[in-house]
Amino acid sequence: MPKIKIRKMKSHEIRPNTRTRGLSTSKSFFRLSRMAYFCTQVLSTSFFTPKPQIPVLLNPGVACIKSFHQYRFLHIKAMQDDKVSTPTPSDECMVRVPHVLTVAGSDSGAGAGIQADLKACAARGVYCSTVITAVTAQNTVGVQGVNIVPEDFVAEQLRSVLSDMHPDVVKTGMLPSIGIVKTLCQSLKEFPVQALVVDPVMVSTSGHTLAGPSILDSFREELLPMADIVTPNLKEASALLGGVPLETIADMRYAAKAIHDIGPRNVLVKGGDLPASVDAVDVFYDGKDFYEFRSSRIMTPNTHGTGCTLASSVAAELAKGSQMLSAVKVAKHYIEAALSYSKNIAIGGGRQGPVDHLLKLKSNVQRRSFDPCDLFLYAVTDSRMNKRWGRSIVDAVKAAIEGGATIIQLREKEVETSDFLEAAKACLKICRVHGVPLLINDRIDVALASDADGVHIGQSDMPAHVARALLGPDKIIGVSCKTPEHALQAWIDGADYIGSGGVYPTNTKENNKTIGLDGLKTVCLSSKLPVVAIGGIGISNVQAVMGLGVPNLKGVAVVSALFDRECVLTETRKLLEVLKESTK
Ligand SMILES: Cc1ncc(COP(=O)(O)OP(=O)(O)O)c(N)n1
Ligand SMILES: Cc1ncsc1CCOP(=O)(O)O
Ligand SMILES: [Mg+2]
Repeated sequence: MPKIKIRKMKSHEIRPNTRTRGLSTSKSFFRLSRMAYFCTQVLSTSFFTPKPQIPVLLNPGVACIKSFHQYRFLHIKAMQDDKVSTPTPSDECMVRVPHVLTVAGSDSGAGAGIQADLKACAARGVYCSTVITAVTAQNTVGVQGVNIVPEDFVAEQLRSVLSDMHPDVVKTGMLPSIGIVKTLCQSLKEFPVQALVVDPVMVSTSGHTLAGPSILDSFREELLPMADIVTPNLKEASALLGGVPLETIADMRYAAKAIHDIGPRNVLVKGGDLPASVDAVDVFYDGKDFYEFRSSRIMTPNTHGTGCTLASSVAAELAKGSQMLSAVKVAKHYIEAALSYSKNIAIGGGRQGPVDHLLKLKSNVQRRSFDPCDLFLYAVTDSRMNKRWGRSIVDAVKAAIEGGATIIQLREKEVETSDFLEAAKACLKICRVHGVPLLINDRIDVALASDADGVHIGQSDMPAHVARALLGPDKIIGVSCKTPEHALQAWIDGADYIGSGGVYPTNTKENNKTIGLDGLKTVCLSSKLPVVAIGGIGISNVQAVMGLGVPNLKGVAVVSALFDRECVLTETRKLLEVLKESTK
């Protein structure tokens, strides 16, 4: 079988129609690049900054790489060689995958513990290695037995993984003895990692003690001060604080702050067991601000493993390079989706079944997650304008990307659904090749059918929380906001960014109230989400907009200044230059 070798290529090295070494036509290039893209979808690899390299196992003879963060293009070299050579660290076909090490107990029922961590990391597209601290015999009825792994053998497992495989993030679960806690802390000092996620497992959901009160002191004195985040449920938070009752959201805030004082950099107190609450509310505290994560309670008996799964997904997002708050947010979306998919599965005869980590959870996790910098030069198409200038949507999108647009939105108000879908699919191919996200305006159905990267919705479109439920945790959702109240709601609803405007009067959108620079500034200052400005923006005023200098304002969204012009490529390039100048 021929071996296909792919190397990272810098954007200046290639244009879409360029012939590539080893391939005779640009058609072959695209065929192979699509194949390579498919391979990269199969592999769970990171879009983030390449780190030290480890081997990736592939179908025989096929090696792929994906790193759209720094290198936007794939360059494929077909090699007429049917021997499969063992990849070495210097081999250019290697790619570093984000890696979580879980230090936890095995759950024979596989809903929680090591097994949950493995599945959650796999579902989130991250490699997971394991250090087993205890072997439990458990099922949906309860815990029938616990066998603690000797401390020195936990130490040996830790050394094996940490000294060789260099995980990005360590996540802890069941730590059943003081000696194991101490061993872990010692190992982390010897082999530091980027982040430590501590799920202070103490009692199983069936009520069995997994780490006794004697462990609490070593948690407080040694482990928590090293943690980047600790994720107790109400019982665990109460135990960490000497048994204080926690019954309200105000109590959870108090607990989050008090646990933060022990030393972890962030605290997520999970309120799933809060007696008085209809919604599931978790409280996050980063030492400065409190955030409440609220979601409607999913009525299912299949909740065994939610704690482990949430902590592992936070770890997975951190390993991919996310900031803490967005890691928690994405992990919450994931666990909600997993719980909702778990609703009706029947496994075991006990009262509590396992969370369904993977089954039916159809999400495109390999794609790079949303980066607010994507909003820098946001090109929004308009079919009337493109028609007027005699070009197709696809040609318009190609030109905008070539000119430097960092994200594309198809805003096609007058196109038939079937034509819209075809255009979306065609644009998506181009966007994927260039690592540029593609969003669909208004039409969640078209976004779903085309597998676009997300949607942009307005105040009179489908509510963002409904869009989030339909699209799942990985798609990008943008919401139009004219006021701080809109912006707050968008954040609560699970949006990723907001579009704010019209900043200046525009002919593109009828009856659209103009908010001016002052209105934009007010929204930006209040928003917890990144903001893109829209409405009447072009070369003449982009400096005034970006000159507001508010940190949340990440870029400008533009329709007519790019598409109501003869040459989209030239206009995009010109606007990009001015935009860059204005943010220097
Ligand atoms: C980036 C961005 N911001 C705002 C809008 C406007 O969306 P909406 O308010 O839904 O109005 P329509 O675009 O649907 O007319 C947008 N499209 N993009
Ligand atoms: C879609 C939209 N939402 C608020 S203003 C606007 C139109 C922006 O178009 P233009 O960039 O041509 O002013
Ligand atoms: Mg709309």
